[in-house]
Amino acid sequence: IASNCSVTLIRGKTLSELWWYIVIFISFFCFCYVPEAELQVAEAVALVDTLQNWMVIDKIIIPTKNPNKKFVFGKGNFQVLTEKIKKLPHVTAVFLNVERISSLTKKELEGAWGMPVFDRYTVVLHIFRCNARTKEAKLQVALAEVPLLRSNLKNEVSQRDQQRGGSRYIMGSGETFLETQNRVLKERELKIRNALEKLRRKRALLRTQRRKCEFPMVSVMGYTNCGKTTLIKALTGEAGLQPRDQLFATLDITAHAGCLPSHMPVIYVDTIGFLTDLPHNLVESFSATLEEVAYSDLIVHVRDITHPETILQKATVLSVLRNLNLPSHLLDSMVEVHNKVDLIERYKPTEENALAVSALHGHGLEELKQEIEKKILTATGKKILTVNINLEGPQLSWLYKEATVQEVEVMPEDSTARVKVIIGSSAFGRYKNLFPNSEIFMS
Ligand SMILES: Nc1nc2c(ncn2[C@@H]2O[C@H](COP(=O)(O)OP(=O)(O)OP(=O)(O)O)[C@@H](O)[C@H]2O)c(=O)[nH]1
Ligand SMILES: [Mg+2]
Repeated sequence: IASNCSVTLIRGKTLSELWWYIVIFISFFCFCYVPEAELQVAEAVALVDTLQNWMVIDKIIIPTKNPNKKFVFGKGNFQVLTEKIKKLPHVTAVFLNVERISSLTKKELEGAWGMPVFDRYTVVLHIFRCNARTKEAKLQVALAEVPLLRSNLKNEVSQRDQQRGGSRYIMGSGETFLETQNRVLKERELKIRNALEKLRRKRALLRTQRRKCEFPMVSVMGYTNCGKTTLIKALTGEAGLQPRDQLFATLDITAHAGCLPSHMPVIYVDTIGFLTDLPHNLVESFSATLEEVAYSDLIVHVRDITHPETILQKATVLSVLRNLNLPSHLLDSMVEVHNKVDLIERYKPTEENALAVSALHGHGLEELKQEIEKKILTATGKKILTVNINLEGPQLSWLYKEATVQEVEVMPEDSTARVKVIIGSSAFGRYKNLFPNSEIFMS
C-alpha cells in the first residue's frame, strides 16, 4: 500500500463543505504486482464510496516514485494524469492513495490541476468525522485533525512570508503569526487530551463496576466491514444495532449483553474495524478506545471469508493486536470466526479451530456460543456445578448472592433442591468452607 496512491477530484473548498462530489480515483503502484495493486484500488474505491455524495468516476494505476518525495510521479506520468483530468469535466477532486502527501506536493498538484487533492489520511479522517457519534469519538477525530492543521499552518505561513517578505509580529503581542497560531493549536490539543482523559477515567470506573458484577467480557474484533456489528446483533438479538455496508461504520466501543448456552450472561464489546495502513496518527488517537480490549476475557476475531484479501486482512488484524500489548493469554485463546459463509457454497474452514458462521442468516451461532462459553470458563476460572442443598438452610440465598443460579429443581419430599450454578473459583472456595457437607457435582 505504501507504493499506492489514489486521487480524488472534488467541487467545493473543504471536505466538509462538499456535498456533491464526482471523483476521479487514480492509484499508483511500483514494486507490487498488478493484482495486488488492483485490490488496493478496490479498497480505496470502497473508502470513497463510504462517503455520501462521493463518486469515483475514473481510476488509474501508474508507477510511482517514493510517495514521500516532492514529486510523486515522473514528468511523463504527471502529463498523462493532467490530460486525463482535463478531459473529464465532472471531476471535482483527486484522491492519491498514499498515506500522506507533503503539503508542498499537495499545493503543487492542486495548483496544476485546479482542484483539491486528498491523501488517505484526509479521506479516512473525513469518514471518521462523518461517522463519529459519541462525544469520545468526536474528540478523537478532533485530536487526529491537529497534525493536519499544523501542517496547513506551516504552508500558510511560508506563503505569507513569501508574499510579505519575512515574518511579522502581531501588534503589541511580541509573537509572530506562526507562534500565535501554534500556541492556539497547542492549547486546543491540550484541551482535547484533557477531555479525553476525563472520559477515560469515567470508563475505567464503569469497568471496575462491571468487574464487580463479574460479567465476562468478549471483545469482537476484525477488519472493517467483516461483520462484527452484525454478529453481535445476532448473538444478542439487540435490534438497535445497525450494521452498514460501509468502512468504519462503528467508531465507538459499545457493550451489548448476551447469554451463553448455560444462561451465563456475557458482555459483547463492539470495536472499531482495522484497515491496512491506517494512517498512523489516526491509529494513535483511537488506540485508547482499544484499551478496553485488554480488560476483556476473550477476543473473537471475525473475518470476512469472502473478501479476496482475507488472508492479508487477518495478518493486519493480528499485527495490530500484537502491537496493542495485550496479555498473551488473550492472544492465545482467541476464537477465529469465518463470517459470510452463506456466500460460499459448502464452505469448510482450512484453519484448525476456526468456526464457520453467517451472522446475517444466523448459521453456526450455537456452536460459536458453546466455544465462547468453553473459553470463558477457562479464562475466568468459573465452574458450572450442580449442588444438593437443604431448602431450610441458607445455601440457596447464599448462592443467589454469590454465584449465578441457573436452575433450581425442588424435591418436595425431603425439602431439598438440586441447584445448577456458575460460580467463580474464590466463591467456590468460600462455599466449600461454609457448607462442608454439601453434595457437589461437577458438570
Ligand atoms: N452475506 C452476508 N453479509 C454479511 C454477513 N455479516 C455481515 N454482512 C454484511 O456486511 C456488511 C458490514 O457489516 P457490519 O456488521 O456493519 O460490519 P462491521 O465489521 O461492524 O463494520 P465496521 O463497523 O465498519 O468496521 C453489512 O452490509 C452486513 O449486512 C453475513 O454473514 N453474510
Ligand atoms: Mg461495526
